[in-house]
Amino acid sequence: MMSIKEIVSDILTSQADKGGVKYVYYVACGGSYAAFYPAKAFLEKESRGLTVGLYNSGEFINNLPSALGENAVVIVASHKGNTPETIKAAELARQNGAPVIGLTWVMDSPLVTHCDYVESYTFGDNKDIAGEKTMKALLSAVELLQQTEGYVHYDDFLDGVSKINRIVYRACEHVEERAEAFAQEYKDDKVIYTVASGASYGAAYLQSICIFMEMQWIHSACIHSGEFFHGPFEITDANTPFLFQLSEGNTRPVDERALNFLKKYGRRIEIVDAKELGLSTINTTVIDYFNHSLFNNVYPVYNRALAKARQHPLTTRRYMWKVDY
Ligand SMILES: O=P(O)(O)OC[C@H]1O[C@](O)(CO)[C@@H](O)[C@@H]1O
Repeated sequence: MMSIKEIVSDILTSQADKGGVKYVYYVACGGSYAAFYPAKAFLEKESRGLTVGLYNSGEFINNLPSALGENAVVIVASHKGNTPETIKAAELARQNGAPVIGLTWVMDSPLVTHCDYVESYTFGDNKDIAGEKTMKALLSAVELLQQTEGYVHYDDFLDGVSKINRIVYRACEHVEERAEAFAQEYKDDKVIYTVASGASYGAAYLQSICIFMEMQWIHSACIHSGEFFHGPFEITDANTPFLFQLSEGNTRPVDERALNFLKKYGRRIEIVDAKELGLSTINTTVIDYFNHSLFNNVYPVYNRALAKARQHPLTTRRYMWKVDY
């Protein structure tokens, strides 16, 4: 299997005499969509010449970007490789002349037949965090930048990749006790909001839609901490629970402003703080992009405890994969 670095190099070579790569589109659903958030945030912030888009697959196939063509690269992700709208997205991207990279766990799925390049990733207990879906997607963004216009913090980024596994597993151990307390405190709540900002917003979004709503049937919404004062803060009271994701990096002040308000007027706030969980050993030049992997792998410690306390296994579904939709 080619590395992401080799895939990007191959694509840039093949598209060179067609005008090169100018657009990067990340397309997926649910947890896979959320996993693309750091890659999108990275290119938005770091690139001068590449235009990036992040799309839900259903939206993408019904409203294709006008620039979709041979100057675009499309990266799709589907864990099982059988989400119909993501398969269709890969098919349409290819028909429009864009090289397609597919990230998937199931290497012989329907999705892979519509991809030019297929990349698997690590998954499950004891996985290497540096090889997980989010990191592979992020690497595609980093390599696209490095191999087109150059990325001044490339070495810092690779250094971060080499550190993230150890940071995550230490953090998981660190939160074990408080995850149990969280589960006891919130097991009977009907709603839990998540709050976040920056490149790791997708981790809080995933926690809301794929865990609290999908896997625990708890009402939830993911609130951007910068948007908190523009509507959501009106529901703040002593009873409403918030899972607050406090990132390390450029958008931390945005989180802190919302958190300061919540501490004053709210009471039931579970703070997951990347700084306290040891992310700061990664260079400040690139730290923003590693928050997602930290949060997204620490939350399962909370989620397992919550599922146990509620006697609602994380695998329970009412509709998903059971009825037509
Ligand atoms: O296309 P994928 O990644 O297999 O996703 C399938 C499902 O898995 C989830 O990401 C999590 O269960 C859902 O949101 C989604 O519908």
